[in-house]
Amino acid sequence: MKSNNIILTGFMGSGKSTIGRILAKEFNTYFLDTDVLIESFENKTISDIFKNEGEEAFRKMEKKCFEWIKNSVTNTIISVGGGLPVYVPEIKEAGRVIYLRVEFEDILKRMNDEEIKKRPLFQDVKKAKELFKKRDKIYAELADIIIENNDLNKTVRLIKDYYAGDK
Ligand SMILES: Nc1ncnc2c1ncn2[C@@H]1O[C@H](COP(=O)(O)OP(=O)(O)O)[C@@H](O)[C@H]1O
Ligand SMILES: O=C(O)C1=C[C@@H](OP(=O)(O)O)[C@@H](O)[C@H](O)C1
Ligand SMILES: [Mg+2]
Repeated sequence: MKSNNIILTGFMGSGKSTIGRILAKEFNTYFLDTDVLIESFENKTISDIFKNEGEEAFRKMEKKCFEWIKNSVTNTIISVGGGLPVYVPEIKEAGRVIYLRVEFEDILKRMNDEEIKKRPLFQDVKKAKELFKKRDKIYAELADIIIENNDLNKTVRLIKDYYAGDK
C-alpha cells in the first residue's frame, strides 16, 4: 500500500512525540503515537506493562501495533517508540522514515524527572547511554532522512521544506 505516512524515529527524548504533534497541525493531517496507541489498546501505562509483563511482551504489542498501522493507516504523521525500529526493522514499509537525531548529552539536558519516570529504559543513565550508542547506527541505517533535532522550529521547517520539494 502506498501510504504517504511520515514516521518519526529516534532515541527516547529526541522529540518524536512533540515534533509529530506539531507537524500534524502544520500539514493539517492526523497524528498517531505508538506508545499512546498501545496504552489505549491495553488500557495500561507503558511503565506498568514493562513492570508487570516485561519488555518482551511490550515488543510483541509494538509489533502488533505496527502491523495495524502498516495495513490501515495513510496520510498520517506517526511517532514510534524509541525501540520500535530495532524490533521492527521493516518500518519503512509503512512510510517515509525520519530519524530525529540528538546527542545523548543533549537528551539528558532536556529530560526532567517526570519524563524520565515515564521511560523504564531510562532509569539507569549509564545503560541508557550504551543503548543510545547501539541504536544510533540502527536508526541511521533505517532512515530516509536524518535531522539533527536541536532546535524544534528549525526541525519543523526542514521537514516542511523537504516535503514541499517533493511535490
Ligand atoms: N528540540 C526539541 N524538540 C522536541 N522536544 C524537545 C526539544 N527540546 C526539548 N524538548 C522536550 O523533550 C522532551 C521529550 O520529548 P518527546 O517528544 O516526548 O520525546 P520522544 O517522544 O522522542 O521520547 C519533552 O519534554 C519536550 O518538550
Ligand atoms: O526506547 C525504547 O525502547 C522505549 C521508548 C519509549 O518511547 P519514547 O521513545 O517516546 O520515549 C517507549 O516506547 C518505551 O518506554 C520503550
Ligand atoms: Mg514519545
